[in-house]
Amino acid sequence: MTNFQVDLRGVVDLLSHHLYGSPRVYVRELLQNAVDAITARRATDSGAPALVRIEPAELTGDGTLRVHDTGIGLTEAQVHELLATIGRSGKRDELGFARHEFLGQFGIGLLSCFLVADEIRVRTRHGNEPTVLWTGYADGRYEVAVAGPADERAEQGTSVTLVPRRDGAQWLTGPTVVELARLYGSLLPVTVRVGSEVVSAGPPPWLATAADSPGDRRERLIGYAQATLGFTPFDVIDLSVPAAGLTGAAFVLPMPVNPAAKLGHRVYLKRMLLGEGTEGLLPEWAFFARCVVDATELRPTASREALYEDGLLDEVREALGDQLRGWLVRLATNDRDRLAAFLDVHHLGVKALALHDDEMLRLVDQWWPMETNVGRMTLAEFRERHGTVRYCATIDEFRQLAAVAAAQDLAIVNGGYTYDSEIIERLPSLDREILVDRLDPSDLTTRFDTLDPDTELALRPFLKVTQRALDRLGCEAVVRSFEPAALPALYLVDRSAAFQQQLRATRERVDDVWAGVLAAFEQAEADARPQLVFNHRNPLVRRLIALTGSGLTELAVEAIYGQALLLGHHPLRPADAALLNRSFLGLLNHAVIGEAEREGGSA
Ligand SMILES: Nc1ncnc2c1ncn2[C@@H]1O[C@H](COP(=O)(O)OP(=O)(O)OP(=O)(O)O)[C@@H](O)[C@H]1O
Repeated sequence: MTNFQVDLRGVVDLLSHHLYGSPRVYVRELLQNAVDAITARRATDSGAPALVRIEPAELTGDGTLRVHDTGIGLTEAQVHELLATIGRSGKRDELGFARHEFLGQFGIGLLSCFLVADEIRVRTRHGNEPTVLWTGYADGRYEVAVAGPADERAEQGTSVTLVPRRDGAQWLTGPTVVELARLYGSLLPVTVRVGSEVVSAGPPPWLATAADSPGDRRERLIGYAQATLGFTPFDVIDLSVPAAGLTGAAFVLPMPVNPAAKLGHRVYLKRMLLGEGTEGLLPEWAFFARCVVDATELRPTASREALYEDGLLDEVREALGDQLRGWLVRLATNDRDRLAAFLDVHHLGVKALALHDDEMLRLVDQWWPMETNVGRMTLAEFRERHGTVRYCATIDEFRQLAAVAAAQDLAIVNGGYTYDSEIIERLPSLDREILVDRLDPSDLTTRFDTLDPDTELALRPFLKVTQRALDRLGCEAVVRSFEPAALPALYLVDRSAAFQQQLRATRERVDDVWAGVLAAFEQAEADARPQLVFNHRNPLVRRLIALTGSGLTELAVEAIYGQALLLGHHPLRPADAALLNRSFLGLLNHAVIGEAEREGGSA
C-alpha cells in the first residue's frame, strides 16, 4: 500500500484562494503558534518569559521577516513529526481532540505563511536539546538539520523566518506588520513587540480591574468603542456567558441601521481576534447592538474567520439575547426617557422586526407612541382607553377622517406610516383578546344621524338638482346630520370604490389588451360610488336646501364638492380641477351681480 501524494502547490493555492480571505492571516497564524508554544512551556514552568518579538523586513535588512518566541520549542523528532506533515498538530490529546488550552488545532496554520513567502525557516530549541533547523519550500520540499555551533540558540524557544515571495514583500514591512499584529494580537496574554513597539495592550477593556470605579469602566468602554468601532455608543451593556467562557460588552448604536444589513461583531477567541465583522453571535432581532467579546469555549472554523455553528453557539446567542432584552426591560421600567430616545433612533428597525418577532412587537405595542385623532399614545394605551384598535391604513385616509371621526367620538390610529398597519394587524397574535379593525370610510356614515321623514321629504327637490350635478362626477349625494357642524360636506370613498376608481383611471391610460383585462375586475358602477355626504347641521347647507333657484344650487354644490375633495386630500382629476375653477368663477359672478343690483337699487 502506498500513501497519497500531496501536491503542496495545489494545497497552498487551495488555502490562499479558498480557505483564507487574505494573506494577512499569516501574522495571526505565526502569533498563534508562538502563543501556544509559550502556553505549553508555562504549563510546567510558570515563571518562563512570555515574549513574542517580530522583526519586520526593515529590521532584518534582508527582506525577510522573523518571529522569535520564548515558547517550549521542538525536539528534532517533533520537527520531523509535526512540521513535515500537513494536518499534524502537536495540540491534540491522545484521542485526537483539540486541546483546550491552545489556539491552534488543525495543523495547517504554518502553511498560510506560503501566502507571502516561498521559504520558511524554523530554528528551534526544546529545553537543553540541540537546536534544530527546518526549512520548508512552497513546492513541498523540506530539510531538517541539527544546528552547528554558529547557529545554536542561546535560549529555549523558536524563531521563524519568512523569505518573501516575489509578490509578498510588502506584507513583511514594518507598518503592515505592526497593523496586523495589533489587530490580531492586542488582547493576547503575552507581550508582543514589533521592533521596539509593543502592540499588546493587556487585558480586555471590559474586564474590571481592582482600581476601577463603575464610572471609570464605562468611560473606558466608551473610549474603546470610539477608537475601535468608530462611534459613541448610546449605551454599554455587559455580556457574560460562563458556559462558553465568554465575557464582553455590547454597544448600542447611536444611529439607525437597516436590520437586514449584517454588521457583525468583534470576536476574540482565547484573546486572539477571530474577526471584526463576525456574524451569528446575536439573535437577528438584536440588530441595534455591536458586541466585542472574548470566549474560550467557542470554536472557529478552519479558516479562523467565522464561528463554528454548534449547540454552544446557539446557547450563546440565546443567552446574549436575554441580556439585551433585560437591558431593554430595565430601560422601560427605570428610564422611560432613555427608552423613548432609543426608539427615536431605532424605531424603523424595531418595527421591521416586529413584523416577525413577538418580542419586538410587544416593545412597539407598549412603548412606541403612534399618531391618533385623540393625541399621540401607544397602542397599549389606546386599547385601554378605546378598546378596539380602529385604524386607517393610509396617511391620506387618516387626514380625511381624523377630525370627523373625533367629532363622532370615534378614536382612530393613523396606521399609514411604514409598517404600522401590519403591526396593528399582528397584535391579535400576541393576545387573541385584542381586537383590531380597519376603518372603512363608508362605515363612518353609519355613525351619522339620519333625518326625520318630514325633513327627508322637504329635501327631495334639493337632492334631485344635486344628484344631477354629481352624476357627471360619478358621485352620490346623501344628506345626514353630523358633527362638526362647521363642515358642510364630507367626501367618502369606501375601499372598494377607491379600488374601482384607480382601476378606471388606469384603464384610461393603458392599451386595449390590458384595459380589457382590467375591465373584467370592474364592478357595476352603482355598488361602489363615492358619496358626498351633506351635513344637515351646517347653516350653509340649510340655506342651500331652502334655495329655489337651481342654477345657484348647482354652482354651490359643485363648489362644496371641490372643497370636500381638497379637505380630504383626495386626488383631483382634471375634470375636478376644471369644475372647481368654474364653480368659483360662477359664484364670484353671482356675488358681483348681486352686489351691483344692490348698489343699483340703492342709487
Ligand atoms: N513557534 C512554535 N513553537 C513550537 N512549536 C511550533 C511552533 N510553530 C509550530 N509549531 C508546531 O508545529 C505544529 C503545526 O503548526 P501549525 O501552525 O501548522 O498547526 P497548529 O497550530 O497545530 O494548528 P492550526 O492549523 O489550527 O494553526 C504545531 O502543532 C506545533 O506543534
